[in-house]
Amino acid sequence: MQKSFDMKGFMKGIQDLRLDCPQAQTLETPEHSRAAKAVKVTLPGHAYTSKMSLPGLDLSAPVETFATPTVHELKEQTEWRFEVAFGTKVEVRLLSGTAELFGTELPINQNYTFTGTKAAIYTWHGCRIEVVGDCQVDYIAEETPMMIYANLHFALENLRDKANSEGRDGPRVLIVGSENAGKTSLVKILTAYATKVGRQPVVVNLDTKEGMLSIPGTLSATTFTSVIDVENGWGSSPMNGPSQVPVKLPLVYYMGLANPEEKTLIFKPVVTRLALSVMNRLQDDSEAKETGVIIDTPGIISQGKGGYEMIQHIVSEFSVSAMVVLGSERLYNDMLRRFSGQKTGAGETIAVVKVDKSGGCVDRDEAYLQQFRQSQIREYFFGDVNATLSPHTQQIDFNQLIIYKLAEPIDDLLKSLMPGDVTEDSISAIFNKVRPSPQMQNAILTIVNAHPEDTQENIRDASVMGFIYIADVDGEKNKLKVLAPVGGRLPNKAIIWGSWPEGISDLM
Ligand SMILES: Nc1ncnc2c1ncn2[C@@H]1O[C@H](COP(=O)(O)OP(=O)(O)OP(=O)(O)O)[C@@H](O)[C@H]1O
Repeated sequence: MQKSFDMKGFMKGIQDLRLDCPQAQTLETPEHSRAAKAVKVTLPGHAYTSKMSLPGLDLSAPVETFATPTVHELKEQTEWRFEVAFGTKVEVRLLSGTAELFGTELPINQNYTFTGTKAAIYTWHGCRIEVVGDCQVDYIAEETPMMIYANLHFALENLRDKANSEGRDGPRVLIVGSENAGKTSLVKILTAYATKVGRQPVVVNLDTKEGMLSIPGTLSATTFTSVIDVENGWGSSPMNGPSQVPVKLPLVYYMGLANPEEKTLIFKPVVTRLALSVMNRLQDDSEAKETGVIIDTPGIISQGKGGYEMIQHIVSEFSVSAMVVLGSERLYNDMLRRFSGQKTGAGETIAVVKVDKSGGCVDRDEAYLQQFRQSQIREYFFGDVNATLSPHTQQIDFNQLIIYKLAEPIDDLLKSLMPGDVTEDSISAIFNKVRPSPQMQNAILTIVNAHPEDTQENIRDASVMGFIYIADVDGEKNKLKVLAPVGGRLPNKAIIWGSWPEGISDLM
């Protein structure tokens, strides 16, 4: 699919919009006011079964009828926003024109099936899309910040060219903003636009609420050389299969917490470890070095003091050279005060820019987010509609596994009693070695690339090999029933039990 992408057409398409964006700091004003008329047309097709009364007989019998696809006609620079519940499927097909989902181009006449999705299909030049199935919400939006995002992409391209000509690394871009501000969506758009013009960005996910090519609870990085999966987004594991999207191999570290502020003793060193690997990768891979890095962050760190320290840490570890603030004026000013004009290790001046939040961003409630996490975990073990995996269950003796449980954060009372020069990090343990117990039932455990008796620091800093699910704990026989993505003996490695993602009771 990527091979058939028409790069010239894409460049021309975007240039036709007369973008001129010499520097990241001088982004163009969007042409938001463009009016667009949405026309809804319905067509017959697609069989489904429903109940109908038969006249005269007063019987109800299932009769085959036809679902009516809806055709939306989108004017140029508008988007169709839609939400599909978990357990419901909606099929979408591009009939004519050009369209993209978070920057990834949709080919004409290909069916995409969405479930548990909140997203938008945007068109630069106008298009017709056919939709089959019931969305929870759907509408056509005339005002979008896509022009600003495209300008941001071109500003980054300028920085990449400049860095290239000066023999430096491409820009390391940090995206910050409050929760649901659209950070991940913007990272996807910038990644998709970069790969469309032949770049290979290294994408870093520091948001443990949502996994990138991994399950939630992890931090990961991968080089994107091809398109992002339209239906699954980042995806929860690097799967081989009959997919149009080539497999991507991420580097994954485990944090086991939803909120990095809960335990800086984990988050900061793991960020440092990941940053080191990413910066080494840039030195080994000239294409990635030219393109640079795009970093997604958790919304919680954009909310104030403790979080700003995390931002500071990320900026210094990844040698961030451009910061994009999504939406919030206050955060933008705070970031300007802290970072604007500061120099990176390589002597570049850090640029701080603010871009508009999309009106399409949806506040996701806890119930939705929990279903989303569970679907990522399910996909990790069982695959998706395109690739079904066959995970294996096995019985294991308690003493075959060495398990480290993430130590609980110190409570506020104890914190308040600590003398000034003693920090939480300096007195608390990272892990406690534990024996399997009934509380472990339904938990997701993480196998890391470290010897089971290695130091706590080495275990924390080790990359992730994979995850297992504890389906049952038999305290009488001292046995665990374990689900693993592949068969065979579990490796003799350290295993971590974190508090995130939470256990799932009905995985099997
Ligand atoms: N233009 C849009 N139209 C429809 N839905 C959108 C649009 N942009 C973003 N969304 C959806 O809104 C939700 C929030 O967006 P996103 O995940 O990008 O925000 P975030 O800032 O990364 O959130 P968090 O801080 O929780 O990680 C997501 O479900 C996303 O798919």
